Amino acid sequence: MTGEAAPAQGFALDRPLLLIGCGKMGGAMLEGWLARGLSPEKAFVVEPAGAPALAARGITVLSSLDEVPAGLDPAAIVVAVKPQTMDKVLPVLAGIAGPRSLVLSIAAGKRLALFEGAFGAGTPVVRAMPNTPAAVGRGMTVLVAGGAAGAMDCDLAGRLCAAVGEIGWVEDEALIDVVTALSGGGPAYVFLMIEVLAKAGEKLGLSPDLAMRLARQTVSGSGELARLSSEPADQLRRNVTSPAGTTERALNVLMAADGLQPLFDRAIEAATARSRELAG
Ligand SMILES: NC(=O)C1=CN([C@@H]2O[C@H](COP(=O)(O)OP(=O)(O)OC[C@H]3O[C@@H](n4cnc5c(N)ncnc54)[C@H](O)[C@@H]3O)[C@@H](O)[C@H]2O)C=CC1
Ligand SMILES: O=C(O)[C@@H]1CCC=N1
Repeated sequence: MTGEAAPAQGFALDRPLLLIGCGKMGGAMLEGWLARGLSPEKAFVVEPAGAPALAARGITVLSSLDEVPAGLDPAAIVVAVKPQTMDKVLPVLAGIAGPRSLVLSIAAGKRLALFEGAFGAGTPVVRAMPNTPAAVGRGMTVLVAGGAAGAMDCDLAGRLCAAVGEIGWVEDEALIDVVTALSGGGPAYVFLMIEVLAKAGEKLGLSPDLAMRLARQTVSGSGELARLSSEPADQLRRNVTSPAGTTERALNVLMAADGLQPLFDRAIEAATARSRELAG
């Protein structure tokens, strides 16, 4: 993977940005672009559920693709609807893209070829897989470029994603299924870790509130330490683990032959397989 720590740059776009679907991921990315200087009058959002708070900030919010002004000629169309909605959206979208519009899809599973087929083979398409920590500017997004995406298209796609965290690029599109399983869904596994840690503490007598507070702060504090420390993860783990101490006993369970690694192997394989299925 390349370009892991691309600097987030501003958005002095001369043409509009069109976001299709302003849910959890699309909404988080939009906030990142606005925070980086995208001017609200350049932002067009299609969101059937409405977004009055965005409209109040001067963003054009449309409830359907049919309302997109003719001749908008967006610099980029960011497709952030569910994969299952894609078949309905793509035929209409194809008529909205301008000849120079970048198409950036964040949908799980959906292949570059699907977009190139819908928009035309010469259309610059980039696929990206972000994650929800984007909502606090700490996302991880991996991108892959289609054949017609040139340097300027990749630069714009990279900037759109770097506005909400770190980015990296892969050349092999098949790897995006694994990325989807690991970092796309990864926040859910970490939040589950908070839940199960708290539940284990509760079972041993801690109040639910205290157990949850300890679990949440432990996971977020450890994440921050992992981010800021130059030590590798296994050394950070060893730093906690006193010989013949308490942590060692827990790790004997978690690192047993039937412990966390085989469990995560199965979980990530299952999610990777689902991403391949979603290709449709
Ligand atoms: N939630 C996550 O952690 C991640 C999601 N993704 C991908 O991002 C995409 C969006 O996922 P979420 O934001 O979680 O879903 P979401 O359900 O929060 O957002 C999707 C939005 O699309 C809107 N929508 C539905 N039909 C539409 C149409 N015809 N035109 C325009 N908008 C329409 C919905 O009203 C909704 O607000 C999915 O393809 C998903 O695979 C990618 C990485 C992480
Ligand atoms: O669960 C999903 O399908 C999406 C893709 C990665 C995270 N959420």
